[in-house]
Amino acid sequence: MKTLRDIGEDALIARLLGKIPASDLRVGPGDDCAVVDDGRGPLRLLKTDAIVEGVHFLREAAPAKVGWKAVARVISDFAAMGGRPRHLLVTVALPADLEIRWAEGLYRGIGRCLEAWGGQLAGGETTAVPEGGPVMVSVAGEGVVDRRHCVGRRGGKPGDVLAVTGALGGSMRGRHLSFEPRLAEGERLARGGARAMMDLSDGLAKDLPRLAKACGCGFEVAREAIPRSRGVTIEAAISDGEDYELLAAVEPRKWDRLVLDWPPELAPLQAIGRLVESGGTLAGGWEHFTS
Ligand SMILES: Nc1ncnc2c1ncn2[C@@H]1O[C@H](COP(=O)(O)OP(=O)(O)OP(=O)(O)O)[C@@H](O)[C@H]1O
Ligand SMILES: Cc1ncc(C[n+]2csc(CCOP(=O)(O)O)c2C)c(N)n1
Ligand SMILES: [Mg+2]
Repeated sequence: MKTLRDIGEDALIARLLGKIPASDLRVGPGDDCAVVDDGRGPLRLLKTDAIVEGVHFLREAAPAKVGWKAVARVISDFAAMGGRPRHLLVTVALPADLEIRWAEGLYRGIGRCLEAWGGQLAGGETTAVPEGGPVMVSVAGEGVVDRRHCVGRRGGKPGDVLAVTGALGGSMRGRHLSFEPRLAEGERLARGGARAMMDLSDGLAKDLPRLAKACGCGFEVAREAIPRSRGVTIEAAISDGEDYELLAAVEPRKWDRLVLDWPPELAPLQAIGRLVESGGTLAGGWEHFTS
């Protein structure tokens, strides 16, 4: 009998969505956030994201860092649309033998992340997993984005400059628990010429082909131009995942001005290649069920 391991995460999601009537949302499944248009005012963004012990973190990790990560992942997806967070709902599924202090630490981290990046806790849900089972933290959020500057994954065109913020690779040395969502960078990119954007969670090797495919394009990458974390190989920078940096396709005539005006206090912006008509492969990256 075929299992999830045989098809992987993307094919599973496509099969599941095939069972559901298509939405008439401005942006439905397939982007970093869904986009709801109420007809006036800012657009509303919706996102949900879960982390699971043993998959995204270990119990030995500082619980406050786990809480930070759970919320920062959702905020990173708002950043990837050019938006910002507003309301969050947190669901925790915990085993009965978990130390109370661990759960409290988790919420300390959630609080710190909300304080740092904005957004309010609107509620949540607490449930159990069987004793010995993994901790799971799921965060659902609502955000907003200016309707003229909402950037999905689909708008890039051949010739667009592909650019990433920050440095890639080596996230397991600790950054996957303490990263800063690129909110200011996302807004700047959205206002400065990005036509397609996403956050990098599964590694450039998995995520860049997703962005290019959504745009109906191929891609070219200058591997040596990819900004790397200290001591990390090009292969690791492409493949490790959990960078939570932004990948954007920028309209070529807006690129020079964007770079010239890029505030020095933001994470650096680096061109790594271009969208092209077709083609392009990058090996590696993370895929649930097969990684
Ligand atoms: N079980 C599901 N049911 C409906 N839609 C789903 C499901 N899982 C994922 N999706 C949708 O598929 C798209 C890809 O999901 P995924 O979780 O990989 O988001 P992402 O933004 O690419 O990754 P990340 O959340 O790590 O940044 C999203 O638009 C998401 O809403
Ligand atoms: C214990 C442990 N093992 C492995 C990893 C690495 N890791 C887990 S999920 C993921 C991709 C993003 O996930 P998603 O697709 O759910 O956004 C990566 C790179 C980790 N952080 N902790
Ligand atoms: Mg994303």
